[in-house]
Amino acid sequence: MRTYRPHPQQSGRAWEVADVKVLQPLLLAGTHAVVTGAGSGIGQEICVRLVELGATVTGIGRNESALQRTAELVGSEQGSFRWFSADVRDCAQVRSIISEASAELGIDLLVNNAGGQFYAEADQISDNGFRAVVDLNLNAVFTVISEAKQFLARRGGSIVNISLSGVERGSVGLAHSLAARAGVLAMTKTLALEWAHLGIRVNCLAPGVVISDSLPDDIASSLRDHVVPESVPAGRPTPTADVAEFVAFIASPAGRMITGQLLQIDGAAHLGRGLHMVDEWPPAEESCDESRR
Ligand SMILES: CCC/C=C/C(=O)SCCNC(=O)CCNC(=O)[C@H](O)C(C)(C)COP(=O)([O-])OP(=O)([O-])OC[C@H]1O[C@@H](n2cnc3c(N)ncnc32)[C@H](O)[C@@H]1OP(=O)([O-])[O-]
Ligand SMILES: NC(=O)C1=CN([C@@H]2O[C@H](COP(=O)(O)OP(=O)(O)OC[C@H]3O[C@@H](n4cnc5c(N)ncnc54)[C@H](OP(=O)(O)O)[C@@H]3O)[C@@H](O)[C@H]2O)C=CC1
Repeated sequence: MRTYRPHPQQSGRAWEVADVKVLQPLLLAGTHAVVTGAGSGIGQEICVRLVELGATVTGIGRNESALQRTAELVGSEQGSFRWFSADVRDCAQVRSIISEASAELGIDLLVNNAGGQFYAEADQISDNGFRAVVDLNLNAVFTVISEAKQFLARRGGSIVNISLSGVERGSVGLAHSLAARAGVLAMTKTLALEWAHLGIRVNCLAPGVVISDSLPDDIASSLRDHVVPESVPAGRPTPTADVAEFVAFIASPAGRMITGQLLQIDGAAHLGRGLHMVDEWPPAEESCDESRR
């Protein structure tokens, strides 16, 4: 197994503290963004950065205290943050929140970030387990987008769907999640075509491995110790700040011709062996032998 290490010049303090905040102050002043999964990890960082750039941000998630924490983290000098607690799989509730939050403001940026999955080989995933993950990562994204369309159309807004590196290829332990995200990618390209004349742009942003504070310790260790060195050619995880800055760039006037794209922020992980999330693969008792060929 090849192990990837970061280039020495990129693994020291200079890289760690590099400021990726390259966009102009108040770039997004006067805009309204809706972000799902706003209470932790990537979604929280996106909210903090959008507010810093002057946006009014509406965050949605299930955990009220997590959303309150995001509210405490955002600065108060530029834009503003308010939140609604909801399960994005509850179609009626999420539609009503989006309408209420956007009736006056419209929507300039919608970030479908709420998502996730458990890790299991396909034959360990029950019908209900498959449906639960597809409901969260695909069906809920459709509901949110379809409700938001009328508000995005007012000024020609942008949709960013947070996806997963390798969505076009496959990774062991992620059959349910990658099936859902491949669906989101197809929906992204289709809506980019259908809504281009309304000025609505639709893109997928696919991080590789992101080790945020919200991940359980065992998953964070497995990502840091195995998945990154074995599967990410750049040899390091994707910082949440990089994802947040790219979301803001796509939403900005400089992103006005970017639509229907899958942009992978992953240190070339999508060109590597796959972000395999099952430790032992193939299982010893099923390893390839000549009789199976
Ligand atoms: C490199 C990759 C990097 C990616 C990182 C990230 O995405 S970070 C983001 C990380 N953040 C997140 O992932 C957060 C969001 N994730 C979630 O909320 C959950 O993972 C969810 C999507 C399953 C939804 O949950 P829910 O409340 O709807 O689920 P529920 O409890 O009601 O169960 C439904 C079905 O799933 C079954 N099942 C569950 N676990 C396992 C398992 N390990 N094995 C097998 N099956 C499992 C369970 O048995 C049941 O089926 P059954 O028994 O009825 O046939
Ligand atoms: N971490 C990584 O390595 C990578 C992550 N991603 C994707 O990026 C996105 C953000 O992940 P990350 O920040 O790392 O992980 P988190 O677990 O911190 O973020 C997931 C967010 O989604 C919210 N969420 C989950 N289920 C629901 C639901 N049913 N209704 C409403 N909100 C929900 C959670 O909030 P709450 O529980 O309060 O509802 C949480 O804030 C996810 O789609 C993830 O799959 C993609 C590539 C890599």
